[in-house]
Amino acid sequence: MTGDDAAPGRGAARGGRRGQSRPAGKRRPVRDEPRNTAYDLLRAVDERDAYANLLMPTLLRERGLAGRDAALATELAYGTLRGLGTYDEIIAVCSDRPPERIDPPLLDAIRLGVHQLLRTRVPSHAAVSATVDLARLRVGVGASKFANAVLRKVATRDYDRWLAIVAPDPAQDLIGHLAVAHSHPRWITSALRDAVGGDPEETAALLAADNERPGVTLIAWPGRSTVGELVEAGAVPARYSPYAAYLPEGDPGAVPAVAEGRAAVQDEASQLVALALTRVPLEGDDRLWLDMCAGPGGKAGLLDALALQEDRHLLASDQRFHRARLVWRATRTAGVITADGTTPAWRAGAFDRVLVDAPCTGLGALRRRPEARWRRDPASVPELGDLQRRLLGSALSSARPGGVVAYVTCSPHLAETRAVVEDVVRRRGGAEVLDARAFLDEVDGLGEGPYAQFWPHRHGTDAMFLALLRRTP
Ligand SMILES: C[S@@+](CC[C@H](N)C(=O)[O-])C[C@H]1O[C@@H](n2cnc3c(N)ncnc32)[C@H](O)[C@@H]1O
Repeated sequence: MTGDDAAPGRGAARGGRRGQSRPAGKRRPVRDEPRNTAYDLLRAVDERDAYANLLMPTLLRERGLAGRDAALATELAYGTLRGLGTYDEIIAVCSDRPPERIDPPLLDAIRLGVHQLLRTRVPSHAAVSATVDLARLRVGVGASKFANAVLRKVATRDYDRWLAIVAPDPAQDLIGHLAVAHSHPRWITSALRDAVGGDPEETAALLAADNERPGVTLIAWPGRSTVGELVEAGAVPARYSPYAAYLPEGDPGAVPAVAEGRAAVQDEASQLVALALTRVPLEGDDRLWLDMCAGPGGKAGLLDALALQEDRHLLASDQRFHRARLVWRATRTAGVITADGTTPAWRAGAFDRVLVDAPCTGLGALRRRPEARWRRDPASVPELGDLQRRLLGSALSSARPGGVVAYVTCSPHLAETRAVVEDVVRRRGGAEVLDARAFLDEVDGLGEGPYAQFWPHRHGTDAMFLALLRRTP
């Protein structure tokens, strides 16, 4: 981040009366709009379960924040949300009460201060004074004194020194160490460690990648725009997908092809899993494709464009009406319906290719949703697992014998990936698992197969999982 020591300094000068300096400690608190906005986002996430990435653009627009101020507000809010697991451990050491006994509005102000102190280039005095002012204006005088006392203690060490104090010894408690050092809940750390195959260094690399801001990847929908056109608008061709380009800076909405609805923002792994489904050779007919959990329409957009080029037809379905409406907007020629995939509204065996992009924990996209890791409940894994099994079973029934099904999750959790596929194949039968990696030749490091697992730390994509199954008679 750029480091914004100017705003508090400027504000502090404005706060004093001309020609008079106030006695130390009697300074009038300064309202700093980027920090105030970051704070409002944290409160909305806590109080109203707001989604940070959806609310932030609205807050910035309402407050007229742009450029450096908008970047600062976003970085402070997202960085604080990602890091708060580690920050709370540090606050616990620096406070006379545990974080869970600190009033939540005050705790959020302190977390924002800790983030500035330990993870940005904001000078310590500016980080402390801006947070104390924020606490005073938004919470109260007593709260600001408490924040001041805690932050002065936090400021005595840098981030690495604090980690050496608060993170458990890895030799005694590896998961606890990684969880605190990379600010992830323990259960997610453990699940991700299992999913990468147990290697501590690779687990650490994955957790660190979750804390990075993801770049913007665009898709040029085939037949409607080209990667060359995106490159002309400032993007660079992507590593893997023939339809992708990375946008290093700027608003994707300002790219003409995106503004005209001929291209869109889409993670590269999302493009590749849909593409892999279309690459599996079929004997006999290849006319009808189904996207069974299509909303909001990212993968359906690509399948629809490919289907049109190859004279196929796509039916895209989602259980929720408003999600199906988004699919309708993302596609041109696909039929779009609202239907529960577990009780199909179509004839069994009707489709040559079926995509089931199942509802999941989203543990593969933690980089995109800064607060998501704290919201997910481990109890959701078995609940989702049941639905995932029913959807995959139904997808297999929807494919004709010899047809192919892609089972996709945006989670690498083994209980949502391998376990689901292996259970369904064992119990239901009538399916052969293909080596998905064979249809993604351009990508290395997808795992030992037969599945394909993308990773943020290896591929720079979301941790998307793909299984390809052929329906047997
Ligand atoms: C992971 S999202 C799909 C993302 C989408 N394929 C894309 O690329 O944009 C899962 C979707 O499944 C839908 N869903 C949940 N339960 C369903 C069910 N029983 N039948 C059909 N769709 C369902 C959700 O509404 C959600 O839109």
